[in-house]
Amino acid sequence: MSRRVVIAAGGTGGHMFPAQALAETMLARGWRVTLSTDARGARYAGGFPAEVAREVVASATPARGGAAAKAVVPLRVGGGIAASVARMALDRPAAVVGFGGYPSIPALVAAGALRVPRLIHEQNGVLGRVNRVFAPRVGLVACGTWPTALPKGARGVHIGNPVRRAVLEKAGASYIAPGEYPLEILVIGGSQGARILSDVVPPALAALPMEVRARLRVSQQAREEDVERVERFYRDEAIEAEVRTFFDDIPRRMTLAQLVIARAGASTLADLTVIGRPAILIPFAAAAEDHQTANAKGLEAVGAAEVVAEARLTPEGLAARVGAILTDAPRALAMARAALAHARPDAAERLADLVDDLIDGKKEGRT
Ligand SMILES: CC(=O)N[C@H]1[C@@H](OP(=O)(O)OP(=O)(O)OC[C@H]2O[C@@H](n3ccc(=O)[nH]c3=O)[C@H](O)[C@@H]2O)O[C@H](CO)[C@@H](O)[C@@H]1O
Repeated sequence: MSRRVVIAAGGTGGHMFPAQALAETMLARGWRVTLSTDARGARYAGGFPAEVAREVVASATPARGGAAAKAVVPLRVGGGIAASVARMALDRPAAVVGFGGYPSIPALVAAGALRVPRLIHEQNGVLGRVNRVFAPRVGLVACGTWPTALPKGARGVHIGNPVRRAVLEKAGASYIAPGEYPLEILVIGGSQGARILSDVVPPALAALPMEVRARLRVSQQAREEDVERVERFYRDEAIEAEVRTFFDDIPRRMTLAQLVIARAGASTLADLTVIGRPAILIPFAAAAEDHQTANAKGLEAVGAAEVVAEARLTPEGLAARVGAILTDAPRALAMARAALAHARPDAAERLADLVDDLIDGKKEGRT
């Protein structure tokens, strides 16, 4: 029977998308793949190939609420670990790869107990809470962003953030700089949408000079509760727009886009660079240790994006930036090229190589 890898991930889409990219790559290399996640993570697993086995573990996320709710968590986590150990004992995986998030805990602990080689991938320049605990224990941390602050005892290797196959298929797709034709704008707030983009982007686009605004075609992701008002605003302003809580065809929409306005989550930036599109980024200021600002500044530094701090975001200011890019084709093209030059399209293959190395014993992976 072919070798099996357990991919442990959960929480938001931010952990699940790179996990999906590795799953696709390991399948293509002839491995059997199991995704270990909780019920919430499973909601983001729709894009995983059907051949990936799913193992839903009890949620290890710390409970909000009273003492009773909190007291149950260790029991749930313990149960999840015991179940993981039992499954791995029956069908021993060759490796376990964690992508962060509480749902990755049971499989990583079980692998440690059974001495199955482990590896973790961290998407941001700052380790997430769960990855921080495992980093010194697993020995090797595959990093999506560089540099990444690592605790003592952990070794990091920069591989980039793996992007899904559907994104890779659009890698370097030719960019049509803004001109005298419809102007496609993609507005995305990460896997869960962002209220601030619903508040500020529509009035900013409405404030553009008429000759620009009349040609706009907007795809905007909005939170469920905001969809109707954003749709109504665009309709009243006669701006062509599609508003959805989540687009399943981001690679296609990003490829068409002349400009992307987005939050600065790690996979969003990885998609932007692999496809190669200019962006205005509005980092989520409350992200742990402000890692989205760090992510975004990396792209700004190479000339691929402009960064606007949440606190300074106004419709007028944003309109000026959008207008400047949409009326300056050479600049938009230079930004698109800079994004592409910063891409790491081979991240999933490199991560898969690390898994191979780990089990071949070429790299030290303490278990
Ligand atoms: C609020 C927050 O803390 N977010 C974190 C979360 O990001 P979050 O969960 O928002 O995810 P990312 O920005 O990393 O990835 C979002 C992914 O969803 C895709 N997409 C988006 C909208 C849509 O309609 N359809 C669609 O397919 C994007 O193209 C991208 O591939 O995890 C990331 C990785 O740890 C972090 O860098 C982020 O800071």
